[in-house]
Amino acid sequence: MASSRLPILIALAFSSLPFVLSHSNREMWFQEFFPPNVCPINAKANTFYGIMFDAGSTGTRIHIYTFVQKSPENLPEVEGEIFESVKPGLSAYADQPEKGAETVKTLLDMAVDAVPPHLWKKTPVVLKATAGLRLLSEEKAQALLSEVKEVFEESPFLVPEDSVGIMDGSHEGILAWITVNFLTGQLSGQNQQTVGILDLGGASTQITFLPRFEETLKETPEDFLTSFEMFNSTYKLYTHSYLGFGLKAARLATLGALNMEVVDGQMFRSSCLPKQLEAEWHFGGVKYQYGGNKEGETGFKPCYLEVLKVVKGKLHQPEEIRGSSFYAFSYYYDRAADTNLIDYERGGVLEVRDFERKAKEVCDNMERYNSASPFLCMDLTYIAALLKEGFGFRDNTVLKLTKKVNNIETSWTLGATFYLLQSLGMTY
Ligand SMILES: O=c1[nH]cnc2c1ncn2[C@@H]1O[C@H](COP(=O)(O)OP(=O)(O)O)[C@@H](O)[C@H]1O
Ligand SMILES: [Ca+2]
Repeated sequence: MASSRLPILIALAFSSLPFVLSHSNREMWFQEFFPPNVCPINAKANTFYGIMFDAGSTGTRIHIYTFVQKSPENLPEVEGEIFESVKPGLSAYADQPEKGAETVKTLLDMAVDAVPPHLWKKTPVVLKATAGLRLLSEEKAQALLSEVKEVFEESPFLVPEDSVGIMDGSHEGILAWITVNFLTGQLSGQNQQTVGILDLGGASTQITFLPRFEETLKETPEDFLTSFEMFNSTYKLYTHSYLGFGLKAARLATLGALNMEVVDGQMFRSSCLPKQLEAEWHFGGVKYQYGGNKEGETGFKPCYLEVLKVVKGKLHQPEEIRGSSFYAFSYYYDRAADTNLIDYERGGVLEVRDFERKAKEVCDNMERYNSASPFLCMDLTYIAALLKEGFGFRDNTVLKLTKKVNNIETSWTLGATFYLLQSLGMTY
């Protein structure tokens, strides 16, 4: 279990609901007069919990947050987080919704153990699905969600209205931006230097930042901008979620298999895969057969050209980001860690060109990497192309790769939990 104490007093408002957050390290004046075990601050009466499920395209995760309300005037602190995940994601159970909901039940049982029984009724539980369910038919997605809702209703927790649903792509980016900038202390004080974020999921990818130049606001399509208020200031965020541009969806797009009616026995080939490879892959409940270019070319150059077709001219390129640095997580982190570009536990700082250098190394020596995933060359090449040709980053744009800040996962789920608690009137 991860634990950290993060004083919060943040104010933000979006989606028409006002919401406030901020940081402060002030101790309560009376702490000095009481021994720790009788200090009113330590009374457990002011502890409460929030349960947020992230139903991602490749896995389902539970985040159980512990908050402490030190005084009625202050907003709660994040005291800790319990995190667990299962694979595959809900969308893999498109034809067996009950079985999908069972995976949620297994995770929810952890919360039954983690939350003290007298607080069960006051602890909200919510599940937000992302791109995996967005790609399913409405009927299949709804069947899964209604089975999950039943699991929630049979649990001892507080089940708010709209507790189970598909999250809007723009919220995914905004909520992750809130999490990262809150955890790094950028949402308080005078010299706020907020950081932009890049999230690369299985089926979609998000980019979110606070534009500094008037020019950026003018050049950006209106649906890429969302306003919210914080500390009496209004922030206008640039955010967009590209459906079908997550790492796994991009594999299918590169193979020419995305959104195809797959015929049994059909083989999808790519120069990004080991020459002799022939295998099967299940994604979103569909079976794909794929393999290397047995007779044709293999390696970085032809692979980059294949991947380029997937990204070139498909994404909006805000000029301003070329010179900024970004926090990057999810598959950016995983593939960088898999190839020793960063330390798996501590993360690290990279430049965009490092992904391209590593892609060349892996693609031009596939036999040396054959114990790793057969998609390693394709994945790294896609990441390099997405950053350079998709978003338009420079070779020397700096990326901070991180999994956790102050022991809390850098996921949209913390931002979403703040939002939930505020809407339930559990925070100020
Ligand atoms: O809370 C988290 N902690 C660590 N990694 C996470 C968390 N949530 C998502 N990920 C990462 O997200 C990636 C998978 O994306 P996901 O399954 O969420 O697809 P989607 O966002 O397209 O629906 C993986 O790299 C996985 O490690
Ligand atoms: Ca995700």
